[in-house]
Amino acid sequence: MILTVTLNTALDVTYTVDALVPHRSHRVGEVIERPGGKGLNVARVLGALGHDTVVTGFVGGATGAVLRDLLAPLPPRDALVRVAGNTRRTLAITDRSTGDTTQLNEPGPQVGAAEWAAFLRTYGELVADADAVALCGSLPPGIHVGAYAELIRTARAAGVPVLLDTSGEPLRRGIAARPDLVKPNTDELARLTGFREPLRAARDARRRGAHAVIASLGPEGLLAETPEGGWRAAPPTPVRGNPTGAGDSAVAGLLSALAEGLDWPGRLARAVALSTATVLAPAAGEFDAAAYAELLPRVTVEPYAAAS
Ligand SMILES: O=P(O)(O)OC[C@@]1(O)O[C@H](CO)[C@@H](O)[C@@H]1O
Repeated sequence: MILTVTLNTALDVTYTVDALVPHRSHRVGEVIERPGGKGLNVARVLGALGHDTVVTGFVGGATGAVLRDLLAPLPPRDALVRVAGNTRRTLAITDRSTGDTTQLNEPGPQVGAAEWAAFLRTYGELVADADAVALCGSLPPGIHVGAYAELIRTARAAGVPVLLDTSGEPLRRGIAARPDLVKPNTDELARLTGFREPLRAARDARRRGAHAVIASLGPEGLLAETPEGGWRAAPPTPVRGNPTGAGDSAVAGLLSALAEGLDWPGRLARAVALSTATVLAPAAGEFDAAAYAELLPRVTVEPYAAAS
């Protein structure tokens, strides 16, 4: 079983408008609502790939009830922990004229000490049965900034591989707890390390404690810096579309391929094909299955000299 953790779950709302113009009123063409937050997107893609997946994190209030209803018919199993506050919404606005997407993320509900303690109990039980754990997304208000570091230590003590996908101070603290894998984008890596050049930044992130670093290069694919070697993986051509959730699909690709025993080039090829096929789908947590099958054999994975 693969466990994904989304401490700040969200009801993801996607609007499509003809053209997004600040200070103007807009008629929304299409409205899509999905159970979201990064770990839920990862789990939905893992479920679509046929992997047994459990989601945990916090859910609450009227928005949380809608999220749970939308999640119920999908493959991931729901082990979300209840909070008194209302689950947040996130809004992705896709502009048809440019193809660009603008993202607005609410902060999320306040989480109290008793709710955090209840979550830690659930997490401890789930980790004991997990083959891998993914810790994903921002922290809701009230959760301490070292929360991911704490969850990484629990997974490591249980001997379960753990992937961290977050940003800012939770990433900095999390990396110091020595996760097996981190998947920052180039901006997050630059904020963490001070280096804009992705290879230099990825090597620095490894020195800070991450066992392996998979840097997302946006439409250009992924850069991997691991103890087994370094690779660049790229789609045959960059695609345009809604990139929301593309990174989550890359995480699902890496974890599913790890669980199936694929080597690094196989993991990276799957991650790039899935994230590219997600850009072609209208909402996060979904991918264009035909595009994925067509892209997978055409992803290029090139090694480069590993750091000494
Ligand atoms: O605020 P966070 O937790 O960093 O990101 C939340 C979020 O924008 O990320 C996903 C796309 O990766 C969306 O489904 C989701 O709502």
